[in-house]
Parts: sequence; structure tokens; C-alpha cells
Amino acid sequence: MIYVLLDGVGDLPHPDLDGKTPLEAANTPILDKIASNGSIGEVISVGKGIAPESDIAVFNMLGYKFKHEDYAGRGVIEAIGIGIDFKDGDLALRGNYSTLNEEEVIIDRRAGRHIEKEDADGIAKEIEEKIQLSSPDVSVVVSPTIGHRVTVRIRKNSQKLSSKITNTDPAYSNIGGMGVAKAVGDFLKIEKCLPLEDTEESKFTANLVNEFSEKSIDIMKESQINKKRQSENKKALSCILLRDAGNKYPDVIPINEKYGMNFSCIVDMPVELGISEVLEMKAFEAGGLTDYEEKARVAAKAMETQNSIYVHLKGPDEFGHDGDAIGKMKNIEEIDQRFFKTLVENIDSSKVAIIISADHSTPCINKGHSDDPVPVVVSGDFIKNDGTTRMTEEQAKKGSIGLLQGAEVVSKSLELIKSQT
Ligand SMILES: O=C(O)[C@H](O)COP(=O)(O)O
Repeated sequence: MIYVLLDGVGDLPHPDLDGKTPLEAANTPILDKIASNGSIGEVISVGKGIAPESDIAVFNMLGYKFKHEDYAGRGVIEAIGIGIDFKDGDLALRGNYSTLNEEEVIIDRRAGRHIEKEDADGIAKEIEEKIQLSSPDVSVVVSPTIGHRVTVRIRKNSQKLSSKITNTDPAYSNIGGMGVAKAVGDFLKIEKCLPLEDTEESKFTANLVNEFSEKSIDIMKESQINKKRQSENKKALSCILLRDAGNKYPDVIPINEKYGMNFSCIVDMPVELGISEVLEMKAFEAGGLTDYEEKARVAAKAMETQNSIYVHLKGPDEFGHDGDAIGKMKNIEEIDQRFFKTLVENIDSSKVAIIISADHSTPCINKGHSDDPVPVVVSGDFIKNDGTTRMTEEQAKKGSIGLLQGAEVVSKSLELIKSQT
């Protein structure tokens, strides 16, 4: 089976789309054909009332439901994804370059989102070289990844650091190690990192993170890179918002062992790369983020040697975060014409099933993730059509698959495929 997750594709009715969701408003002849050749249902990826971050959402959508204390945290997953040297007791955090005004109010959580690699790397290097934290034997790695995204690793040679600390990023909370989006407005301030446990380790780590935050802001303020950006009318890289602390390597069953099958993937983002590494999923090279035809061709070809491939397409989520409903609709149309068209041309639908869903909803009106259920389509010539004609939030509510938990999607899809072949 080819399992496609369209990041954040689920949405709510939007005024710019005459009260439709982007999936409803988009012209998607190929997705419609795929949906008409199968059944539909709804999925709550992590849990009711939880607006999950992508890491925990994708783990769930691949069948991994963690107990709070067992989850390693997104910081660790991203660090693994980009190959940072990480060992138990280190602290890894997900960061965002963001822009502050004179009063240190956050005016852009993503510093314009599209940051030149040269600037992102240059400032990171300055921080690593210049920062002097008061505690001895502490070292810091600052690794920019894609756009505004950064991974930070802090190590103290003589002491284990704690993951039981709050985020400095005001847009997400740390609930039992899991990142949850908050319903917040704009123009917030960086939060103080607080200990979540009454232990020396937790207090020490929170102080260390605050010191890193303050000292890195001072370094960034003085950076020639920001002076140059200002002269070019670009947003300053004023601070790194931190979230999703983790301090241990995840302990999980590899995906092939879990399902007794050959599961591989096509992924681009640091968090997705981390998940594939942790689950020991073979990752195929398939071009860049929007090389949709290439991804479809590689996925189709992979089915000659693998029995399952997971494909993650980042596209729709960013439009949701930016509140751009028309952009999200057009991106879905582009994915339809470039990814799904190439995919259906290259696979034999009498032998290969296509499963399409999302890790979570990113409603444009919220500009952030929500707990709204997402559609799931299971399609193939051998799957009985339940009357579905389109992959939309509305049709998903009435589909024969019903309401699934994220962690059930792979196993239920496999059951459905097996029961009808
Ligand atoms: O794109 C990402 O990395 C996340 O899904 C959203 O993170 P952000 O809200 O920090 O951009």
C-alpha cells in the first residue's frame, strides 16, 4: 500500500472559499477518482481535545501511541533526523528563528519563514562561537534546518539535563513531553522556561535554557547578518523560540517488526527524517519538498520491492499556518495534478492500495493545528465503494470506515484491504 499523509490538510469552512474548506473548494479530479474507488472515514490522530504537533501526530498515524512519559519529544526526533550527535542526558529542543520588536514582542514567529540558508547558518555559527553560559562544561549546537526551523542541542558533560521544562515558544505547550498547539493570538512575548518538576535537574535545566535565550538574543542583536538584513528590508533573526525538550533516545519497536512487513518512506522535513530513522524505515530519495512528480514516481517504483511506502507531503500545512485558504486550496489542486496524477498513472490499482489522510487539521482560520478530525480514504479496485465521491471533511463524517484513532489507521486499512482481496 501507498500511505500518503498530506500535512495539515484538514480544515474548517472559510469565508474566502464561500464557506467551504480548502479540500471542498479545490478542483481535484484525480483525488475524486481515487476516493470514488474506495471508502472514507475520519481520524482523530492523537486524541480528542489535543491539537497535536506533527511529530506525535505522525507517530500515531503510523501506529505508535505513546504513554506521556515514554515520548522522547520533538527536539530529540529532529536532532536525530538531521544527524546531530545526541546521547541520553543531552537536551534537544525544536527552535524557531523569530522576529522581535524593540519591546521584545514577537512580531513574526517565523522571521519571514523563507530565510536564506547563508543567514540562518551564519547566525547559528555566531551563537555557537560567542555564547558563554555561566555553568562550566556546557556546549551548545545550533542547527538551522528548513526555513525558520532550528534544532538546538545543549550538553553538560558532568550532568544529565532534564526534559521536564516548559517551552519559551508561546504558541505551543509541553504536555507530558508532547507538543500541543495553543489557541493564541499574535504579538506575544517569549516565555520564561520553567521547571516542570521540583528537582534540581529540572530547575538547573530551565535556568540554562533561559540563559541561552537571553544571551543568544544579545548576540543576534549585534550580528552583522541582522544589520545586512535590515538594509535589505528583511525581517531580523532576533531570537530562537524553543519548545519540545527531550533528553533521551526513543525506545520503540521498528515499524517492520511491528507490522511484519516491508515499510519504507519518502520524507523531507527534519522531524519526518527523525521518525523514519527511529522506526528504522528505509527512506527513498525523491527530490525536494515540491518535486511531486518525482515523489510519485519513486513511490510507485518502490512498490516493486516494498509492500508499503509512507509518503509525507508538507505542502498544505504551511498555508494553514499562514491563514491562506486560497493558497491551501491551490496547493491541494497542485498535489492532485502533479502527485496523484503521476501516481495513478504509474501503479496498478488492482494490486496496490492508496491510503490518504493527514497528521492533523491546520484550519486557516486558526493559523495553527487543531483537534478537528481529518478524512482518511482507503482506495483500490478491490475496495468496495461506500458512495464516497470526494475526499472532504463532510463526506468523511458519513463514510463506512467510521471514526478511527490515528494509531489504528494502518492496521484497520490493512484489515480492510485483506478482507476485500
Ligand atoms: O512546520 C513546522 O515545522 C510545524 O509543523 C509548525 O511549526 P511552527 O508553528 O513553529 O511553524
